[in-house]
Parts: sequence; C-alpha cells; structure tokens
Amino acid sequence: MRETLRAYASVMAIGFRAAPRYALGQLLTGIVFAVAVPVSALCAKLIVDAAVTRNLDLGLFAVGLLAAVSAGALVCVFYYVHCLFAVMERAGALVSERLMTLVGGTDGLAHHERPEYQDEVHRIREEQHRLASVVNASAGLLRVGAALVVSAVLLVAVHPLLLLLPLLAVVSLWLGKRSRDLAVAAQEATTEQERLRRHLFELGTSPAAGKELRVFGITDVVRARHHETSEVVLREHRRAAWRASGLQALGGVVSALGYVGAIGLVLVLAGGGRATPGDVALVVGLAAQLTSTVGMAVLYGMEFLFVLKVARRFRWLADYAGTARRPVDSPAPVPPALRDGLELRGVGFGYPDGTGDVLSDVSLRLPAGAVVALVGDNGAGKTTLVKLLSGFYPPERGTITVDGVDLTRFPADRWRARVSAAFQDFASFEFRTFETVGVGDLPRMDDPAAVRAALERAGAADVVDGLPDGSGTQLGTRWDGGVDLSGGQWQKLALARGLMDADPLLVVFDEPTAALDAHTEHGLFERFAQAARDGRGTGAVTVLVSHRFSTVRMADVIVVLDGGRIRESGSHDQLVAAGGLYAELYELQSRAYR
Ligand SMILES: Nc1ncnc2c1ncn2[C@@H]1O[C@H](COP(=O)(O)OP(=O)(O)OP(=O)(O)O)[C@@H](O)[C@H]1O
Repeated sequence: MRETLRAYASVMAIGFRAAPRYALGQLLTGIVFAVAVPVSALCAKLIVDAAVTRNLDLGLFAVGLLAAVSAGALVCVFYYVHCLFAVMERAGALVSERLMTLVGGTDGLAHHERPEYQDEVHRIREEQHRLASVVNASAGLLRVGAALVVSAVLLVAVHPLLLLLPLLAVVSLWLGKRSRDLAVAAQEATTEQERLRRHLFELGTSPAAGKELRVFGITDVVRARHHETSEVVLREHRRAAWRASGLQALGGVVSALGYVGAIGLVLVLAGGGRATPGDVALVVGLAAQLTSTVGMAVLYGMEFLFVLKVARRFRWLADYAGTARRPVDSPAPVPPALRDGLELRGVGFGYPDGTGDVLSDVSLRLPAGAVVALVGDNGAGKTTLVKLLSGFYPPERGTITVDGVDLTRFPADRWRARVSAAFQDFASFEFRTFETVGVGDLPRMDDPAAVRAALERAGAADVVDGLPDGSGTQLGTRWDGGVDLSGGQWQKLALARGLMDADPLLVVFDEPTAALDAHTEHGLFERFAQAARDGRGTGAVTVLVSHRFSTVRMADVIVVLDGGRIRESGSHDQLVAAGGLYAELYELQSRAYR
C-alpha cells in the first residue's frame, strides 16, 4: 500500500510539474461541476415543493439557484476540458522524457539483457499515455466522489435506507475492478507473445529483412508465425474480455436494482405522508443521475486502478535505475592521462542470462599509448572484453585497473567520458550530418573544424562532400529533405564519431569497418595506429577488434582469444615465430588473399 501511494505521488508529481495551474484547475473545476448535478436535483425538489405549497419565494429562490448552478457548471465544463488536454499533452511529453532518462541513463547494459526488465519496460512504453492521464483519472474520481457524497447526504435526509443506493454503486465499482483485473492479467500473460508478434511484423515489413526473406523464401513462414502468435494473444484477450463483460453486466444489474428499489421506497414513504412530492422528484432525479455517476465511477475507478498499476511499474523502473547505478566505493578521479596503461587480472565474466562464463581468467596488460588488437573466432569473447573495458559491466571476478586504480572506483559516466568507440552494430543517428558525427564529442559538436578533422581521420570526408548540403544535410529519408546513406557510408560516419574525442584514454574499434573492403580498412587502421603512436598526449590505449589479419598485424600487442580465454599474445612477429593459433590463422588468411 505504501509502495502504491509512493508510486501514485511520484506520477501525480509529474502531472503537476508539467502543468501546475492546469492540473489544479482540472481538479477544482471537476468538483464544482460534479456537485452541480445533485444540487440541480435539489433545486427540482424545491421547485416541486414550492409549486405544491404555493410558496412563490421558495420557487423563485430555487429557480435562481438552478440558473446559477447550471451556468457555473457550464463554464467549469469548458475550463475542465481545456485543462484536461493541456495536462495530458504536457505530462505526456514529460513522461516520455523521464522514461528516456530512466532507460537510457541506467549505468551499464546489463538491464537491457534481462528478460524481466525488457518485459516491464515494454509494458511501460506501451502504457505511458496512462501515466500522463493520472491527473485526469484523479480528477474524474474526485468528481464522482464529490457527486456521490453530496447525493448520499441528500438521500439520507429523505430516508437513511436510501443510503443503500450509493452502497450498491460500490458493489458495481468492485465488479468493475474485477473485470479490469482480468484484462490486465491477460495482457501481462501475453507480454512476451506480444513482443514476438511485433518482432515478426517488423521482420515481415522492414526493408532491412526484406532481402533475406525473399532470398530464403521465408516470407510465408514469418507470416504464419505472426498469425499463430496473434492467435495466442487474441485468444487470451478474448477469453478475458468475455469474462470481464459478464462481471460488468452483473454490475449493471446491481445498480438497476438499486434504482428501482429507491424509487419504490420513496413512493411508499410519500403514500404514508413521510415524504413530500418534492422528495419523490429529488430521489427520481438523484437515482437517475446516480446510475450514470456510478457508471462513471466504475470507468474512472478502473482507469485509476490501471494508472496505479502503471505508476507502480514506473516506480519500479525508477528504483531499478537507482539501484542499477553502480555504487562507487571510495571513488577515485579519472587520471588526465595514462602513465602505465590498463591491466586485467584474472578477469571472469558471464552475462546476466546465466548461461555461464564468457570470459575466464583473463590477465592482460594494455600499455599506455599501445595499439592492442583482439582476434579470435566468432563468440570468442572479444566484444565482451571491450564492453568490460568500456565500463558497461563490472567483471564478476578479477580486476581491471587503470594506472593501478580499480576501474570500478571511477564513476561510470566519468570513465565513459574518456572512452571513445566505434562499433560494428553502430547507431544510425538520423540527425544533420555534422551532428551525427559531432555527438561523439558534444562540446565540440558545433565546431566545423573538429567535425571535419574527425571525418578526415575516418576517411569519411568524401561521404559528406557528396551530400547535397554537405555537413548540414539531414540524414534519413523520413525527414524533410533527408537523404539515406549506404551501410558503408553510415559506418564511416560512426567511425568519425568515434574519432571526435580530443583526449580519450581508451579508444575502441570493435569491427567498425566490417562493411568496408579489406584494403580501405587496412589503410584506415594504419593511420589510426600512427596517430595513436604519435601520441595524443594522453597515453590513450587503442583497442582494435578485427577478423582481418592484414589489419591486425600492425598492432603493438595482438591478443588471441579462444573460448573466453587468452590463448596467446604478443607482437605479430613474436606470434608468427611461436607458430601457434595466430600463426596458423594468419597463414590461412594470407594464402586466401594470394
Ligand atoms: N548480451 C548477451 N547476453 C548473453 N550472452 C551474450 C551476450 N552477448 C554475447 N553473448 C555471448 O557471449 C559470447 C561471446 O560473445 P562476444 O560478442 O563477446 O564474442 P566476439 O568474440 O565479439 O564474437 P564476434 O566475432 O562474432 O563478434 C558468445 O557466446 C555470445 O553468445
């Protein structure tokens, strides 16, 4: 319960922070026009009683009150609707921002690889509009709550038994909640299938997969799987929807019984002289309104409970992001430059999916200023090692030190600010070209000379020179005037992004040139290595992952990984002379090129 309240308070705070005046306005005007409804029934009672008793003053007062209440309610309804849209829109934007901060700002990558995290985030993303509607759901509940309280007071004044009418409304409300629970449970039970369904749809309609679908003739297979998965999801949802409708119908019957019973009671009272004709008018009016108020209470109640559920998820994500932030014991400053370099001692690591060790007992020195190449078969652990060096995961066993200081003592963001990288699975930022490159070093993004220098270092100047507006060209065809690039051209820009940083301590190239031909890759890396050796003044270590031995050979240290362990390491000449795995693979590849 406390957790739920905390969750509610935190999402309500988002609504109030996004649009404070409108949120307050919505809550207050909602109460005014909700109360206007039972007060109108009271006016009707006064008018009928005034007519029966020929009391003109009372009649005029009641008509005046009715006019004032109706006009006030009308104004409030307009303002309420205006506030509602303003709050939804602004809170929606703020919720999206918060989500981006929580998901993207979480340290490391481990969370992205946990299925339970993915499921939760998937649900929150799907239902984020509900978080934006928390003020609306609260205002709705407050409205129906106020209307119910005022109605109850008026009914009790006629006869206490009439209080049963709003109580029956509560039974209806509870039945409504049960029906919503069924829908939510069905949705939760099919989250994974739903993700699969979307993935299959994406595969079946995206241009990226289109080529392979046709070449392998698997379009029908993907479509059939999509159909099967849809059936599973829809069957579960249909079953829940039927059961929920049954409960809602039962709720309707309960409130109808209350309506008929209340009118019967007041007629009996009036027959016995214990109620006035005005009381009959009041009860008929209130009972009729109560049915719709209860309907709204059920809807808002269900919406509110649903919002609470999403709010709890949101809170979970916020707490997760908080705890996932690596606590830094005795934090140390990241050195301005490397003197000795990086050292791994007995490093072991397995991914959070628990499938076992991916790296075992890795001990390795990466001297300051050195170019270190990682080679090995697919799945040998090269990228994993790079992720550990970049601080995306802490090692499970052993240590990684930077000039003798344990890497885990650096705040993750400080260390990563000194890491520059280009990956094979790079991101295609569809920004203007200079931004796509410049985000590699945000403070210098608007510095044309810095961007140009990075483009030239990456051999990507020709890509930009060929664009209609040069470095100002918008990338991505879905944007106005945007152009698309080839895979290799995107990769060259990603490489330039990785070369933006002026003073990195670690530069990582994880097969960023796989889409380029061997000759171009070789030329590029020769230049990177030369630049690294000429010294950037920071003693940066350059780590290069490549399957091309012609590129790898110029590295100062070559590390051969095999099944997550270091098989051998040394310079090209040392490894060839040793006649081990490297020598064998090198010979194989050079024979293929001869
Ligand atoms: N996110 C992940 N979750 C679970 N296992 C993973 C994950 N990423 C990689 N692995 C597993 O870790 C092992 C090493 O993968 P890694 O990507 O480090 O290899 P690699 O040497 O870079 O391979 P490649 O040359 O194919 O890029 C593989 O068995 C892979 O299946």
